[in-house]
Amino acid sequence: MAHIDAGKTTTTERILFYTGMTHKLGEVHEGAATMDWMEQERERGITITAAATTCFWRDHRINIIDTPGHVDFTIEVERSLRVLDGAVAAFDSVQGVEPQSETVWRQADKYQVPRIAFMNKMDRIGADFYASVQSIIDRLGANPVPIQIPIGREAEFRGSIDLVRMKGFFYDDETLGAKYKIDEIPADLAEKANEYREKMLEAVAEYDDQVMEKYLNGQPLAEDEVRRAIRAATIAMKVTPVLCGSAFKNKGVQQLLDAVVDYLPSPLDIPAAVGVDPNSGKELRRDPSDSEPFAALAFKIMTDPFAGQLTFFRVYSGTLKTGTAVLNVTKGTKDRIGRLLKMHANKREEIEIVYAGDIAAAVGLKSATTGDTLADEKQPLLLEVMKFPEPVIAMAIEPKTKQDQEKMGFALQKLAQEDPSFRVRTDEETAQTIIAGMGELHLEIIVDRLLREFKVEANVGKPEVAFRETIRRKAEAESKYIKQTGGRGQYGHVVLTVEPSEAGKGLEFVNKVVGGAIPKEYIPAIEKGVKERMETGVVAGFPLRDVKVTVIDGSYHDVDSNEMAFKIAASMGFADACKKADPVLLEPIMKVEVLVPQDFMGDVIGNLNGRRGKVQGMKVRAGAQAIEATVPLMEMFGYATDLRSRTQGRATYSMEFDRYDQVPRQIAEAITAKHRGE
Ligand SMILES: Nc1nc2c(ncn2[C@@H]2O[C@H](COP(=O)(O)OP(=O)(O)OP(=O)(O)O)[C@@H](O)[C@H]2O)c(=O)[nH]1
Repeated sequence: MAHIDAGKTTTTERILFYTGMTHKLGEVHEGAATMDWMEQERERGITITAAATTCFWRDHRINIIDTPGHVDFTIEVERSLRVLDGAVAAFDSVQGVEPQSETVWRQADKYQVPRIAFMNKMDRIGADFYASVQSIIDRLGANPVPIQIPIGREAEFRGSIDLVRMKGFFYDDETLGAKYKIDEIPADLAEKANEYREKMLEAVAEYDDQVMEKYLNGQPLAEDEVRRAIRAATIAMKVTPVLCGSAFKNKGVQQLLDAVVDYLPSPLDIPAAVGVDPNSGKELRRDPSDSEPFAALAFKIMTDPFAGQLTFFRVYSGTLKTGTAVLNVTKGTKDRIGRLLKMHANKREEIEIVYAGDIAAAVGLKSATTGDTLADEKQPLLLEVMKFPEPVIAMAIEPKTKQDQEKMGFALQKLAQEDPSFRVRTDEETAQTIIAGMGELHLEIIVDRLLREFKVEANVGKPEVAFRETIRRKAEAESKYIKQTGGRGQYGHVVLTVEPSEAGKGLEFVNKVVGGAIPKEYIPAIEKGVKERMETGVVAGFPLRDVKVTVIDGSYHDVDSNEMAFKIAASMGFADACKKADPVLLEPIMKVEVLVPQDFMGDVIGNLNGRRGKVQGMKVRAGAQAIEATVPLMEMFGYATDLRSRTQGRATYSMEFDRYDQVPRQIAEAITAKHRGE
């Protein structure tokens, strides 16, 4: 995991090469990386989907997921961290910690994933191992502990000193780094190596009693003892061991693999998986053992041209054989496992059975979507659900021809099934199909895949910000839907209040009706009416979010009441109440970081201010100014071109979603008018 371009894919390519899984080095910038298999990835030299693969090192199986760095594909990082037991955080050692490294670091914290840091690109001009380690302390608040220090830097970078063995590793350029020499520590680095070994021991000794005792008594420590202490400290997430290298120049990757085996947890080292019994709601635990009942999490759905739909899953406990049935606990459906596949870099292997700790793909699980729990039908358990980010950008899409029209609906559904951060809906007023996602690049790739994989030609509108609506005070409304025109009529009567709820809550629905004023069986229909009405808002047709709805009273009619009548009454009452509750328009605000040479700083800040941006701070990084600001997403369209022309192409920027905030009145009025077609 890492910021864009830190070298995740290059490092993964080297890993596959040194572990014998591939026989040729594929370079990202030549569009030849094995892990970047999609056409779009190869053309752009970026990772878009997280590819899962398996390799072996020192008799250990390592499942690798190479994640994208671009924020538009953050869902891939999220789902990978949800199912992996350890992470390698890669950094560009010229830049140190970059904005997206912070984001993925926080994601790893959230899922409690132990990690090691790999200071990559030590060969680049300006590479600074020690400053980059310091940036982990300053910007991530973590506890990095170098277990290697570099030998040379930039063009002189030759390898590293292993502080556990106290030996130098010198990589051979002729064999693409496949061979390396282990030798004495160069004299000029002896003092530094001693200093850093001492720091390392001091940081990890306390995590192993024996090591602690020996360390305090000044007794010599065996290599294995030191490794044991580093492993314990890493798995407890108290320290992050730091290594260095240059994936591109073929240095340091084998030692990184050693560190993965030595210090990152095996499935047996992680705590039992926690879930709930879907029937009783009681908490259940499953140890990572083959003898426990089967429990797994589906984390990725992929449409494969050969096998059809693949469901990637991580097994937490038990085993699963082909031909047996499995319960999709989330959906409440049963599926038979047709085939099981183990994914390798460029081939797939049919397997008969999967064990606790495995990651594999199943063919033929029709109903599964990302985040579903798969379990033994007799002893089901529901694992914690994953949270998916809400899209911030939307655009209209229409098929070019009648033929395309039929295929488009199907294709968009397929793509949405693969990618939970991508949504499709139909605009009620214009009957247009609207696609929504995490950013311009995200939607651009979707449209491109539509054309290439599904052969659907489509015209797309201009990308627009996905606005939202919310309310700012409490209000009450009473609503009756009554029709009595002979025969069976309609009768629904609801009194409800709406009030703001915590951001991110979506809808909080409470039923406080007493004395059977509304029979219980109609309450779900009321909730449904509210939910559906939320999607079209009350200001300008955008989805309403973060409201608490309390049903307080109502009445019913013995003959005429039905679910439909209550649903309609609730929908109208909810809209009325919201209109009285000071409804406002919300817009996504982005956190933006611009890296710019000093000379252009004034102009860049002025331009950000003109875009309703607020500068939050400035830092010096890698010899340039890093300007941190928050800017409304709607003001960021066209920023890349603008920035390039203002700075002669010498500035770069990255941005990610920060929060939703109220749109200033005047702008809100303009947006509302436009969306009402005025
Ligand atoms: N000089 C130098 N360049 C490197 C090194 N590692 C990777 N690169 C280059 O940096 C660029 C980005 O590398 P990738 O491996 O695609 O980076 P990534 O982190 O996978 O990128 P995304 O998936 O797009 O986030 C490529 O042009 C690589 O050749 C390195 O150690 N030294």
